[in-house]
Amino acid sequence: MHLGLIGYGAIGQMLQEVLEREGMAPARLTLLARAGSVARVRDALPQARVVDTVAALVAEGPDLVVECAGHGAVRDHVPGLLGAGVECVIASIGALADAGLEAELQRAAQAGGGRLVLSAGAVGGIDLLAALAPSGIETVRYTGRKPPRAWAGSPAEAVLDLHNLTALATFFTGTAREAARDYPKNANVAATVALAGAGFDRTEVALVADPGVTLNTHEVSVRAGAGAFDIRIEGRGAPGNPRTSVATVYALAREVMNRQRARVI
Ligand SMILES: NC(=O)C1=CN([C@@H]2O[C@H](COP(=O)(O)OP(=O)(O)OC[C@H]3O[C@@H](n4cnc5c(N)ncnc54)[C@H](O)[C@@H]3O)[C@@H](O)[C@H]2O)C=CC1
Ligand SMILES: O=C([O-])CC(=O)C(=O)O
Repeated sequence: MHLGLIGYGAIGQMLQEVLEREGMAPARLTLLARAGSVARVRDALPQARVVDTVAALVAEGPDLVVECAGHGAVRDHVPGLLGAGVECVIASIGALADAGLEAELQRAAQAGGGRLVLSAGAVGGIDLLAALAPSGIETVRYTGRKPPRAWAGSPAEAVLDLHNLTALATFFTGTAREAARDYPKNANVAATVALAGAGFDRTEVALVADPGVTLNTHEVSVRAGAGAFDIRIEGRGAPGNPRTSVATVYALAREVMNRQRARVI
């Protein structure tokens, strides 16, 4: 397999390690880095080809591209890849809260034949929620709860003293669209839950900073025509980025490994 990778931060680095450990490292790896990061990534990954434009990545001819870089990378690179017929697995699902970008991705995929795969990322139950959606969704509620330091750099800082928080604080309630737009590094899961089920504007979201937890916790509560479920996931934060659950790395690794297997689950 020839894998293209956009982003070589906490997720990208661990993804590479997991694939190697599992004996499923791609035969070829091409990394799309920001112009200022090319030298750093070349040093860290001498076996990979490193490029800094989407055109150069397309020219390398990857079988699959995995994005783990952020909303801006989805906006800047993924339409071009889909338009060139390249299958893309993305982690930064919240980028689709921008209805214009969601439509652009759809158009590019249809025109070019590339398929856009939304990774389940840090959350679980996406398979069942997406399966139940055609039976009619009554309600979907998502609560994202993280230790205070995982909300650093987000708008939570404006309303909470994250360093001195002594009790849990629900600092955001609203729609998945608002959550994904305002918390681009923390609420991609809210977007994934929304797109699997009731949509961005009917998925209710609460975001919580909780000094009593050490793990990133995701709770999803679904009421649908064919059934209902409540699920709670506790994910360890990545060493290089506490707001990112390590489970996200494994969800992306699963996508890559499934494309190299005769039987997938
Ligand atoms: N779906 C999910 O459950 C989750 C999704 N995410 C998404 O994954 C993203 C990455 O997460 P981490 O690896 O923890 O972040 P990180 O900040 O550790 O790494 C991001 C890397 O991407 C690079 N990058 C940023 N913009 C780029 C661009 N336009 N082109 C190429 N490279 C670019 C940065 O230089 C950095 O090396 C998050 O910003 C978030 O959008 C993160 C956690 C969970
Ligand atoms: O990794 C997590 O726990 C979830 C996350 O950051 C996101 O949804 O963007």
